[in-house]
Amino acid sequence: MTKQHSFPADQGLPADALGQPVLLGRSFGRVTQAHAGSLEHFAQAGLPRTEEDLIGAFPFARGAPGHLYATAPEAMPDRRDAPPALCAPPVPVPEPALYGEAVRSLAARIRQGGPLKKAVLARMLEVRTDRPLDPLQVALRLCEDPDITGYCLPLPPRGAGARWLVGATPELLLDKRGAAIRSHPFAGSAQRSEDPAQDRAAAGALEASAKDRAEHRLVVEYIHDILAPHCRHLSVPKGPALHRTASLWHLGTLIEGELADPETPCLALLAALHPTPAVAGQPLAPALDSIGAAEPFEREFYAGTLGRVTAQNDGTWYVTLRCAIIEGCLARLFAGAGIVGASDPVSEIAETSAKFTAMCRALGLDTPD
Ligand SMILES: C=C(O[C@@H]1C=C(C(=O)O)C=C[C@H]1O)C(=O)O
Repeated sequence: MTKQHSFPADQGLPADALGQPVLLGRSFGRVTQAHAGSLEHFAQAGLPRTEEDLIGAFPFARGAPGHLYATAPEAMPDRRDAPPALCAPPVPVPEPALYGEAVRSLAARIRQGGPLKKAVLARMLEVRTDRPLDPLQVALRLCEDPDITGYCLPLPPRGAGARWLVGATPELLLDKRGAAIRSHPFAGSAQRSEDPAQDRAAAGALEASAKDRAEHRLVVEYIHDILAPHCRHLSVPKGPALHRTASLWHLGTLIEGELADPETPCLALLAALHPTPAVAGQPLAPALDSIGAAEPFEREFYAGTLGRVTAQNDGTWYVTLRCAIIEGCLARLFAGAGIVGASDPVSEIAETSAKFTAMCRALGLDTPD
């Protein structure tokens, strides 16, 4: 399936990005300048000249254009509105049964042997409301979970109206401060429960799951192998640890290192890392082919990377997860799951439903599906 890029690489963002709100973690501001280009472009050509930090987002597709924004800081708005009502039941794309079929055939193909070890298959949920959604309000509701980084950024429009990337990511792709670097990949997930005993049992089962640990290990090895040639030291703990968000348990591994050259640009490391097998697969080329063949939509900024880069090309970048692209009365939610030979379609449908939970709650929906 060929995917169209959302706007040409040489096209600046429309003037209407200027003045728009940008939220990343605890910092809030308004766009004063907007720059468009791919991650590779900014990694090779360098950053736009600026004294300020730039906040940006790049799509899942390597080479597709994303953007960097300079912002003027402002106090975070403290207004909280109730979300608008739904005007129709959410529409899953594809239907969960079809997604399950794609999981079943991919897992069977991986079991047959061959180069592909893992591919992350995503699905989408279209939510329509009776009045326009306020993306910032959705992001502020997501930020109530202390274990995520919330975000809200303007996107280039596709039609008449403004578009927004809104979400709550738990996953650090790269933090660089001088020579010190960190990456904290997550892979392996379980839904949390309100019942404390069931919640502990879900965490314990995830921690003990050979399938999830193997899936996780592929991501850690990939990141290690990409970062190691740049590093004087790189430390990887022996096994993953449990991490929680309000709705999910994850396996995570904190990878820490010291760069041989502290001047290595953060965006160059990021361009080398993205996309990791946490969102694409292993090896990358056949994983991307499987994703392109199985997913009946364009990921755009979902499973891309977003974050902040300083004028010295240090920065903190996350994996663009648990997100929605909001346009007027429509929110398109994205969630994926890593598929390996041992994956079970019913569990992967449940895992992707669980990954919709945070955004569904922020949109005022009770249940993900
Ligand atoms: C692909 C997503 O999440 C990624 C996949 C995970 C998994 O397979 O367990 C866990 C965290 C993320 O790295 C998503 O949330 O959409």
